Amino acid sequence: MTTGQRSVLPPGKLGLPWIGETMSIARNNHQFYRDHIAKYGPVFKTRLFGKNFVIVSGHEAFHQFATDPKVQRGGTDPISVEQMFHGSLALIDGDEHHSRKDVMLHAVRTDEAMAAYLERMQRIWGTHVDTWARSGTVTLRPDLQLASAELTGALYTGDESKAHIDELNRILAAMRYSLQILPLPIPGTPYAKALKGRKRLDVLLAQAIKRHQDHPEQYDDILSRMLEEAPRHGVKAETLLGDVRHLIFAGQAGFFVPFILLTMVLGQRPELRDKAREEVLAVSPDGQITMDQVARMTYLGQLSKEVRRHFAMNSATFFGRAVEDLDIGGYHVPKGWGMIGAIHINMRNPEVFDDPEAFDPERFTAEREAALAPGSYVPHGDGERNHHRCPGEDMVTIAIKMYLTLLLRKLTWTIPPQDLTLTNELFPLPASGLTVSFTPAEVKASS
Ligand code: HEM
Repeated sequence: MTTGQRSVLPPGKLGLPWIGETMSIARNNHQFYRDHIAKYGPVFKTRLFGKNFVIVSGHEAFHQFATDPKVQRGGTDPISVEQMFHGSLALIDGDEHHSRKDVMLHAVRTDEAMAAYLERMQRIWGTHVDTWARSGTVTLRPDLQLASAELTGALYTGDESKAHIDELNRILAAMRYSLQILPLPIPGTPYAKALKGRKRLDVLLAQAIKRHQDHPEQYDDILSRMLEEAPRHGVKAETLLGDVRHLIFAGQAGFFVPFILLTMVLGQRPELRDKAREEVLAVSPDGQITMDQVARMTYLGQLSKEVRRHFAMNSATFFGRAVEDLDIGGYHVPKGWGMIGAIHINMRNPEVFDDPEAFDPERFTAEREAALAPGSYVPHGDGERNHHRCPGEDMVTIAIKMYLTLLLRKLTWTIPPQDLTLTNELFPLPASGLTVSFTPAEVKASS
């Protein structure tokens, strides 16, 4: 394109008035992005939920989408996202977003904060691993979902009673499901139940905030850190509820999904598991896992990165919109159109990742990772930390390393025959729920 010459709209079809291609994305969210990019190329147009959108992939265009001030959040998300993430900073932009994001990052990203949570993370996941050692054969999904709900009690609400954890677990599952169905709030439907659950979660969180405010000396967790940090950024405590709900929601699937997928892959690929175990036994053979040990587990870090690249977790970013006319990937986006970054498919680009369908942690050796262009590896989005990039990125890496350490110190495992087809869910997982046969690991005595 020469300077001053206006580029054209991207290829693609807008479909019927209002409905456009909404049914297609609702039927299979991940397939929608895959099929459209195969047909139209990395940047295409569509119409969803009554709005025109440009969908962006390809590392340069993705990076521009995430960093260009002409792309802002808010006003284009589907109703289900607006209702489940009501009051979350993911749906706003500008100074208020950045201040609230700074408050969040203080509680989930600093080393000091993370170090304070390690013992609780280890206690919860370690207890589950010990149970598996006794049971032998276990279906992991329900167990790991519960473990993530337990972590919510331990790191946010300060209530670890069984009744509270079970309630959190039910509400979070209903909310997750609501994002993959049509949002019909007819009484009795799964969507209506999810909305009711979200409102109940808000009551539980308001109570937790009050408890933390009344007795700050009793808590050292994510919520207490956010409440303490908020006034330094001019953020009012009452605006934290939507952000805390978002953290809790993301923090449940954000842990159990990569844990299940990695347990499956390491069960299928003993050579990767042996290499991981070697590192665990060299760096952290027993006792409390520390931040220093976590930093030294480089191979586990590679596994944690590849699981987020290889498997479809988030198909897309939250939805944005062009606040001015802009050009991206050689195409024009008119002011007011919606814009979406296509996350998963962007990381299956053969021009960036050799043999992208293969699970290969060697892609993330320090040298090879450093050679990746901005916008290439984007499981958590892209851009500045206090913009819309996921604040949980480092916490997920730490969590995966801890989970694998606890598992590999004690156990080895096989995956018996079962249906491992990945489900058509928001975050696809093996249809069987992943049944695993555990046996004690034979740890070679060091000479
Ligand atoms: C495998 C795990 C996870 C993945 C793949 C993931 C991915 C993402 C992605 C793609 C976004 C959207 C970025 C955008 O819209 O541009 C996001 C946003 C977000 N994530 Fe995560 N996430 C994970 C775990 C977590 C965890 C554990 C937490 C909480 C501790 C978390 C909290 C959030 C929040 C609060 C946002 C909204 C950020 C904003 O808009 O400023 N995520 N995440």
